[in-house]
Amino acid sequence: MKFAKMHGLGNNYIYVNLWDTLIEEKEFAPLAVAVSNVNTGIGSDGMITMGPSHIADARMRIFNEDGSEGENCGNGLRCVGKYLYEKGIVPKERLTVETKGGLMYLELHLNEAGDVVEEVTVDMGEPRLRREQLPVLGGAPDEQALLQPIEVGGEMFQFTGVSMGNPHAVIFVDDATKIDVAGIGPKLEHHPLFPERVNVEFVTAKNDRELDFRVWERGSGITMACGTGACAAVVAGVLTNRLQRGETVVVHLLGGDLSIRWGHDGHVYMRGPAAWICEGEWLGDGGSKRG
Ligand SMILES: N[C@H](CCC[C@H](N)C(=O)O)C(=O)O
Repeated sequence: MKFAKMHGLGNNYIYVNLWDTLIEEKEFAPLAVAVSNVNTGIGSDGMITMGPSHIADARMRIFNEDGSEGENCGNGLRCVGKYLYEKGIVPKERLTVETKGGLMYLELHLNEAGDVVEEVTVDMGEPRLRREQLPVLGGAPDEQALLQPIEVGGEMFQFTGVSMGNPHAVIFVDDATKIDVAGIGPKLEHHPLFPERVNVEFVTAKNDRELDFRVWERGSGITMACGTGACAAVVAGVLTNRLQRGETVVVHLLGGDLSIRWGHDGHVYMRGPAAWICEGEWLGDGGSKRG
């Protein structure tokens, strides 16, 4: 099976082109686990499939390192846009991608020659804020989880629940760059308040235009960046009066910066880079399929 490895600010995935490759859907999850393994596979934060859609230019699905499927992937969408344009599959500067979390609208920003996608802006749609939309327990299902208390390992935190199609628990802390993400993250990911687990973001508002950001991702653990998480963090920042609706916010992730704006139209816009790492052939179980 041919694959491409790409990253958005270091959040890297193995990209599989389903126009070229016939794989049964039941294979996606185990394949994601296999290719993600850095010792016996290729090594990545997960796997992303790209293929035909009845309602959009393409359909994207994202599988975490543990084989679980996420409903959306911001860094992945930017790489998908770059892949589809530069491979000539969807030679358009504006395109739509169907995800489990909804229809995403991409705008590609090209180099002078018009043959390389340097950055991508994605309209990530409206955030979903009702508990039942994450899902998260601990209060009225049709209300927001706004600064909701949660106890983890004897410590109390407050999270704000935001879904970008996938669930996020955003926690504002004094210094996100110093938080024990590996210690606290998994306990929150698997906390009983989150029936489908959760992505966990630790965020510090440096001012009303900049966030420091660290993430523990559902199904993948610490990653260098999380696009949907950055969107969730800005929405939570506005909801908790740390940020202004309609203003562009720079989110400083481990892997670099994303520009995020929760527009007055209700949609969240994300702008950032996408990059190739390599292309190759997956030989599967020890290469017995060689030749
Ligand atoms: N890294 C991705 C999010 C993956 C989400 C996945 N971990 C989930 O289970 O929701 C991003 O750039 O948005």
